Amino acid sequence: MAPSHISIPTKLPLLVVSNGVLFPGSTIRIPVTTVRNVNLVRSRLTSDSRLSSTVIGIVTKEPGKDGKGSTIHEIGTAGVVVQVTGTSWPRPVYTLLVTGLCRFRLVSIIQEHPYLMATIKQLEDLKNVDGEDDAQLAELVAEFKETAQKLIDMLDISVPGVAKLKTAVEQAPSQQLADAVAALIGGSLLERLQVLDALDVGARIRVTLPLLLRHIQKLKDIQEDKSEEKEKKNVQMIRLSRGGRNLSPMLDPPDDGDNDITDLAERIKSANMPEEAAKAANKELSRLKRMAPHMPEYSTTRNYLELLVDLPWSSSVKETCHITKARSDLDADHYGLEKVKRRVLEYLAVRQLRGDLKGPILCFVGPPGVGKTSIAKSIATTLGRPYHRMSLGGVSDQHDIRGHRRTYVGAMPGRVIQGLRSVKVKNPVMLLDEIDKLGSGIHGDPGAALLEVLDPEQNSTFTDTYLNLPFDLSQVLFVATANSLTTIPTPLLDRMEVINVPGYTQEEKVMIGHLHLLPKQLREHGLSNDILNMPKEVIATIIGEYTREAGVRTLERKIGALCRAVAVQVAESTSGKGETKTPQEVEVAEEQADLSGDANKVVVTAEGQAKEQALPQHQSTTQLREHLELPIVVDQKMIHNILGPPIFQSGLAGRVSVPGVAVGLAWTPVGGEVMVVEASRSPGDSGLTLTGQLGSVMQESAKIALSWVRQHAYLLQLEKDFMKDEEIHMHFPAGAISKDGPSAGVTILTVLVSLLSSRCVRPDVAMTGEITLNGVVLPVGGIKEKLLAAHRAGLTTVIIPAANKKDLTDIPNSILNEIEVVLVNTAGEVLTAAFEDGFPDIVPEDEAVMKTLRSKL
Ligand SMILES: Nc1ncnc2c1ncn2[C@@H]1O[C@H](COP(=O)(O)OP(=O)(O)OP(=O)(O)O)[C@@H](O)[C@H]1O
Repeated sequence: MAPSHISIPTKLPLLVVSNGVLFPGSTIRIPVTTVRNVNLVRSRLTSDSRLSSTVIGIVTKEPGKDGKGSTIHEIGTAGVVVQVTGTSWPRPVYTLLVTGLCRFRLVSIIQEHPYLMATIKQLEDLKNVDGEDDAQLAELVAEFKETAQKLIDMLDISVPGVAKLKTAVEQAPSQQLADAVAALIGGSLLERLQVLDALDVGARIRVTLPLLLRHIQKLKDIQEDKSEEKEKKNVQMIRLSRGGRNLSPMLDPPDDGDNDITDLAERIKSANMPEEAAKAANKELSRLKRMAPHMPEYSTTRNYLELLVDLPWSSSVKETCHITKARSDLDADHYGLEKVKRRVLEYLAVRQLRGDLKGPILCFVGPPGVGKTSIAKSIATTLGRPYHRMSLGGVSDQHDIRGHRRTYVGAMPGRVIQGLRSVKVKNPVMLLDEIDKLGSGIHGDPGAALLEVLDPEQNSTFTDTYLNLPFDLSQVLFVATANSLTTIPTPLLDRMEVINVPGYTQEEKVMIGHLHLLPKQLREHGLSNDILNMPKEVIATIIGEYTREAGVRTLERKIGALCRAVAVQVAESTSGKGETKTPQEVEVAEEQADLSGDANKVVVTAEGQAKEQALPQHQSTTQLREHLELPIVVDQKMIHNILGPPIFQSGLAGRVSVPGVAVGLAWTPVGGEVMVVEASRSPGDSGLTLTGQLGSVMQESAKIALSWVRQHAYLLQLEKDFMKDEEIHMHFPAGAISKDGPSAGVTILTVLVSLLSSRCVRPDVAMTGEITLNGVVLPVGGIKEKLLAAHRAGLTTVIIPAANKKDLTDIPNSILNEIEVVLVNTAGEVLTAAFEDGFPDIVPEDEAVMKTLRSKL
């Protein structure tokens, strides 16, 4: 019994196929590659599990009438998706198995994005259409079946497609007969569309019959061909035709899958690969040809081939390196950093003269926000090479660098190869950002993999595990950045030339803010100098009260916050005081701004926040002046209103005014820090206790300092038997952060002496230096950062080891003019400088120590 009439929805999402036709009653595989089609699969098929969502319209893209462009054929087939297979990497590629239900006519397209939707008119019923035929039709059907039988007799029935054709001819109702046969024997796109367009059953059979006859003729020709070899080839071709769909591939145009393969073959030819790679690509391509598109291996092989053809095997950009241009580019983007710029220019000049890339890899080391990344970018711009940033922070798997074996599920090439694929040239500037944050886990050491990438001797044949072919990396200019050298593996460090990028002084920050950050933020917020004026003193206040950093990143954020607030003020004044727009209004404003091509943009969102959107250009400054007093000058009050109360109070006021407290200077990967070290004494017998997550070197420094104090108790005029029934507790602030290193030696000593002698340390003094048992002060690292930190904190005297005198050449005069640097050789000299009246008895003792030491040298 025939089922009752079923209707398909009147609005259908459309899947556009470029070279195929789905006939009602037949099932085909459709590769989905275009963006709209992928969107359709994602939103209708992979995220929605309702049955109705699996009914889609399959329409064919055909060449435009005038031979230009393409149009969508107006008759399509509604189909139900019975299977979705595919992968989403490296780009989403799905394959759908779709069964045709009935024809429809497109009425109108109602949606273009994210995928096409159309209202349609159903042209056939879905019921079983085996009804009464008139006599003429019956005759036609009989003739058609007879011809089809002839074709079947000429073919090998063991081929599944032929068996399918036989079943269709014997069992399909007359209304479906032509569709079933047309689907199986193929034909050109035009011919297949003609069958689709034939709505009347008789007409459909009449259109299909010539195709059938032509097919038979072609087969006869093949069979008559006496050449044995050719015959063999033909038989083979018939057998190979996938699923029996294309029973004579010589006649049929390639379907979508084949199109894909032809396209890949073209791309392999034009990719200009080295011989070895081309060979591998062709081998993979022939494997792909033999695979059915629904096999999981099909998509992995295809992805691999896509990678091969996408890689820049031989495309490179011409380098433009003129030292004068390089100098002006670096100067234009960066204030100060003279030493760094000089070193970069030297490097570029040497490269230009030598004409090759075999040089050390530059590694910029310094605290965050000092412009390391931005210098690397400038190098790329100067050289006219594309720039690619590879963030290595947290990478702990060597496969991230070297790629996974292709046999793994979800295998990918490593980051280097992925980077080259995205920049599309083989000679980019590749920034290895945060190379000091490379981890090492159970999946091998990524540092070791990087060695291979960076070594000029090996990298011309770098073999990514996924790619499994050598790729020449010798043209890539690698530049690295790091916050600290201590965690960079030594072999890696060996291959790099380290350039220190120290923190900025207050003055430098003010100038960077004034010359670079403010103009950048104004631009980004659609403002200008005529609208917003931020004097240098204001920038200095922001630096002093809202930032504690070696770089300028927080400063940039704070300037950005002020610009945003001004943008709101401007936008409010032009759209009515205090008026905010609804999201719809914002959208309309955005659209209008888009239409008028406005570049300057400021819009207030419904929440009253300024968005970098539309400040219509016609709102010239003159017009704005009608509503506002311009320029808006940022002052202290405005800063406090917008940024809130000051976060940092300058100086260490009051903290150093009790005995047992001194200010030390520490170096951290994020710049120098001042550290107020405190100690207290209480009854007890546990000796010296240290807290603040200290490493063993620091613990030992404390013991050394205590021993020295014990030895010199008499000269220091300390009580006899001090610490007999009492214990000392010393604490280093920021207890959550672990600290280590010997440079706190002199601070610990000063704190102990201050506590035990009950004398206060001078409140304007900070210090750093390692101390030995004999009281000799040894040099330490990070002097520039430490002095900058002391200057930031408003301290005016800094005690440093005399052996660090050489480091003072790096310190800007502006700092040296404001800070008195005391160079010390011995513990006594430290104490003399740190306490108001010093310890006069200790100094002769010190001299004796120095004398003995000198005589031993
Ligand atoms: N000397 C300078 N002149 C002009 N702008 C600077 C200067 N130094 C830093 N900047 C600006 O400061 C911002 C932060 O710089 P960048 O991102 O290069 O810092 P970084 O040192 O790479 O930090 P991280 O270690 O966190 O990656 C950028 O906008 C940059 O342009």
